[in-house]
Amino acid sequence: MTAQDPIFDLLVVGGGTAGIVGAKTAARFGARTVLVEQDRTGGDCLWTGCVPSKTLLSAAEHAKTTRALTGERPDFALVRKRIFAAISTIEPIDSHQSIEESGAAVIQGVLSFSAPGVAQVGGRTIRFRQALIATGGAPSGLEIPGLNASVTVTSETIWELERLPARLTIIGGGPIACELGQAFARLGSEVTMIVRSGILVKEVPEAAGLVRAALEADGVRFLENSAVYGATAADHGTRLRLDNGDELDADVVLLAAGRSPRTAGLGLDRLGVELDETGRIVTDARMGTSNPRIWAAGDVTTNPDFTHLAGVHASVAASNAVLGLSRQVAGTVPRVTFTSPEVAAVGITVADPGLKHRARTVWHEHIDRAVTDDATAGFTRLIVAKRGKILGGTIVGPRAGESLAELALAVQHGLTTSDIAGTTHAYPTYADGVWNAAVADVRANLEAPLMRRAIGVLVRVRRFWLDRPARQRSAR
Ligand SMILES: Cc1cc2nc3c(=O)[nH]c(=O)nc-3n(C[C@H](O)[C@H](O)[C@H](O)COP(=O)(O)OP(=O)(O)OC[C@H]3O[C@@H](n4cnc5c(N)ncnc54)[C@H](O)[C@@H]3O)c2cc1C
Ligand SMILES: NC(=O)c1ccc[n+]([C@@H]2O[C@H](COP(=O)([O-])OP(=O)(O)OC[C@H]3O[C@@H](n4cnc5c(N)ncnc54)[C@H](O)[C@@H]3O)[C@@H](O)[C@H]2O)c1
Repeated sequence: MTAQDPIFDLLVVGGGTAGIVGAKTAARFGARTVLVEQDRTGGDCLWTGCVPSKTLLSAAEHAKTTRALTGERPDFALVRKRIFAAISTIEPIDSHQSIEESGAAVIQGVLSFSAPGVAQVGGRTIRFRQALIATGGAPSGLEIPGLNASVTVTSETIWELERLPARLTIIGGGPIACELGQAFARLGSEVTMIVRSGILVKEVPEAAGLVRAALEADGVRFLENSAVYGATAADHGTRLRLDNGDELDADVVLLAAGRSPRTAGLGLDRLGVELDETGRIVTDARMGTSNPRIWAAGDVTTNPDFTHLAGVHASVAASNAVLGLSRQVAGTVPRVTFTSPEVAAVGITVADPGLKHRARTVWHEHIDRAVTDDATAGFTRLIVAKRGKILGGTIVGPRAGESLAELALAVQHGLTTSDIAGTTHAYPTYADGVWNAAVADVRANLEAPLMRRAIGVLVRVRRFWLDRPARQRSAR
C-alpha cells in the first residue's frame, strides 16, 4: 500500500481472533478493508492462550499416565516442542497471507485514532468510514512490593520458561490459574495457588469443588482467602509474605488475577466511544458502540473473554458495519474450563424457585461411560423451566465441553427435556448425562398427580378395549 491509500470502508484494529474474523468477513463481502496489528497476527488465543494452554494440558495428562505406568518424568523440552508444533500447525490460518487472500490489506504497527475517520500508524495516516476495535486484553498487573520481575510470569510469558519450575506459585483462582496450575502440577512442579476467595467463582459450587479436589489430588496446595502483600528476594526465587503472616518460597510466580482491556492510547475519547469503569468498550447487541460508525468485538469489550465469542461477535459487527444490517448476537454463551475434570456451562446454571425453575442433576456414578472410565467425579445438571424448556446447565467430567454442544443447541433453540429425551443417544457416552437428566425430568412430570390420573385412565380404557372379545363371548 502507498501514501494514496483509499478511504477504507472498514478499518480493523487488532489481529487476534476478533480482528481476523472481522476483517475476513468484511473483505469477503467486497468492502475495502484494512487490518492493523502491532505485533503478530493470531493474537492471544494462538500464541499465548487457548492453543498453548490446551496443548500443555494434553501433554500434562499424558505425563501423568506415563509417570503412573513407568515412573518416568516428562521431558519439559519435548512438552515445549509439542506446544510450538501445535501453534505452527494452526498459525497459517491466522497469517498475513491468509488475511490478504480474503481481500483485506494488513498493516503492521500501533494504531491510534486522531479524529473521527482518521487514524495514525507509525506516522502514516489512514482514513476510514467505519472501524472495528478488536484490540483484546492483557493480564492485569498486581502491585506486590518487593516482587522481582525476573521471577514473575503471566499467561503471556510463561511459555518462555525453558525449565520446569520446581516451585510454582500462582496468584489467582480463575480458569487460567486452574488450567495452568493443574498442568504444571502434573508435569512435576510443586504448585501452590493463592486465591483471594474460592476458585472458579463463576461456576456452581459443586463444580468448583470437584475441580479443587482434582487439583489437590494432582498435588496442588491451596491457600484460599489469602492475599500476598509483599515479597523479598530468596535463594533461587522469591519469598512471598501473606496477609496472615505466613511466608512462602517460590521459584516462579504466575500472576493470573484477571485481564484488562487494551484501550489505553487508542484515542477512543476522540471518537466518543463509551468505556465502562474498567476501560472496556460498551457494546449493544449489534456490537455497535456509542459512536454509530465504531464497532467492537472480543476481549476489549464488556463481553466475556472467549475465543468463540470474539469470532462470532466480530462476524456480526463486520456484517452490520459493511452491509448496514442490524443483526444481533445470540445470548447463548457456552464456556468450558479445560481442567480434568472439565467444567462446561451454558445459560442459567442455578434454578430460581421464584420462577418455578427446577434443577435435574445426574451424578456420574450413574453414567456407565464414566464408570467404565473410572471417572465418576462429575455431574450433569439441567435447569428447566415450566413446560420443560431447557434454560441452561452445567456438566462436570471428562469431555464435558463436547457434551455441552447439545445443551447449547437446546438453550439457543428453546428445546424441551421431551425433545432431548425423545432423541436416542449412543451408549455408552458422556452425552448420556444430558439424556438421562432430560429423561428424569420427563419421568418426574409423568409422576405429577394429574398426569398419573390421565395415564391411569388410558391404562383402564386400553384394558377395557382388549377385554372386549372375552366380554362379548361371555355375553353370547
Ligand atoms: C491462558 C489462556 C487460555 C485461554 N483459553 C481459552 C479457551 O480455551 N477457550 C476460549 O474460548 N478462550 C480462551 N482464552 C481467551 C481467548 O484467548 C481470548 O478470549 C481471545 O483470544 C480474544 O481475542 P481478541 O481478538 O479479542 O483479542 P487478542 O487475541 O488479544 O487480539 C488483540 C490484538 O490486538 C493487537 N493490538 C492491541 N492494541 C493495538 C493497537 N493499538 N494497534 C494495533 N494492534 C493492536 C494485539 O497485539 C493483539 O494481537 C484463553 C486466554 C488465556 C490467556
Ligand atoms: N477455558 C477457557 O475458556 C479459558 C481459559 C483461560 C482463560 N479464559 C478467559 O480469560 C479470562 C481471564 O482469566 P483469569 O483466570 O485471569 O481471570 P478471572 O477474572 O476469571 O479470575 C481471576 C481470579 O483471580 C483472583 N484474584 C484477583 N486479584 C487477586 C489477588 N490480588 N490475589 C489473589 N487472587 C486474586 C480472583 O478472585 C479470581 O479468582 C477468563 O475470565 C476467561 O474468560 C478462558
